[in-house]
Amino acid sequence: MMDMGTLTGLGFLKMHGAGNDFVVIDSRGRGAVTTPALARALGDRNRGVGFDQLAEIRDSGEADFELDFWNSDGSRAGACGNATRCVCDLVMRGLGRDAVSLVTARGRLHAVRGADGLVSVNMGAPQRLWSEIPLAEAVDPAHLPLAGDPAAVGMGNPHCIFFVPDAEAVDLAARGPEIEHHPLFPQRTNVEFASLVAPDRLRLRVWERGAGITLACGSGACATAVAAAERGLTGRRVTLEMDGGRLEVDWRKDGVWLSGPVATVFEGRLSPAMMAQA
Ligand SMILES: N[C@H](CCC[C@H](N)C(=O)O)C(=O)O
Repeated sequence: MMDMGTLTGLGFLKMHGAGNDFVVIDSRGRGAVTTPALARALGDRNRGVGFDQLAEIRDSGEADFELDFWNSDGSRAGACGNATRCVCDLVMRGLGRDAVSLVTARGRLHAVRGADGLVSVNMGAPQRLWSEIPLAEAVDPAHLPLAGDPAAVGMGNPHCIFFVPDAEAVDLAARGPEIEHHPLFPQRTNVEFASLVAPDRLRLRVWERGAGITLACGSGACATAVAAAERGLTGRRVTLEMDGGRLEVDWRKDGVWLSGPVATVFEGRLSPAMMAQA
């Protein structure tokens, strides 16, 4: 029989939204525990648990909870739409409610559970100023001076969106890191390749800053929908077909709403040896 006595460490949940996967640590009622070193160690898919982002829940004085995001390379992310939806599902179930508010680096956000079971979050207004995104210099974010005429949009984190005839044909593993580290992006960037399927539908593949290729990306879906609507390619309500499933974006007056599925996969405990890497 396994010696469970050695596994007395920190509890966590594994969740995903359309295959964008997360470790969730609930630090309400105690101090935050995540460090860059712990995020890197846990994010290792061979030696740790593995995730695209780690989300840590904290107590909040002004909303139902606060949420911090970490990438698997140990860096911080200012926004993560899918982890926000997953954690809101968790907190709504815990509180027996269908609506919650939270505070992220972006500010106060609101989320609701729809009749269809999907969880939607208002990700706020898109950031369109070069200095907010941020870009390294004062160029037009709608048409960056890069080959392929990409657009930059901030959703609390930076995104660089390319519209291409066929997203499937893009060598994402090569183009992603090249753009992520381009000097135009002082804080690096998430990278999107989108192709138009219909006026309300885009095929989208994403290279995430600090995490690499992911099966879906909520803030990337929002940023892509904003860029597509601004270029007149789509309306303001769009379905994004990602590798791991479909996300819906509705750019309303009060902000960019992101909807999609959420799933809880398992709960576990970190061993003391793993925690010692924090
Ligand atoms: N998967 C996340 C985005 C993570 C963004 C992160 N890679 C960054 O450094 O900004 C989402 O659903 O929005």
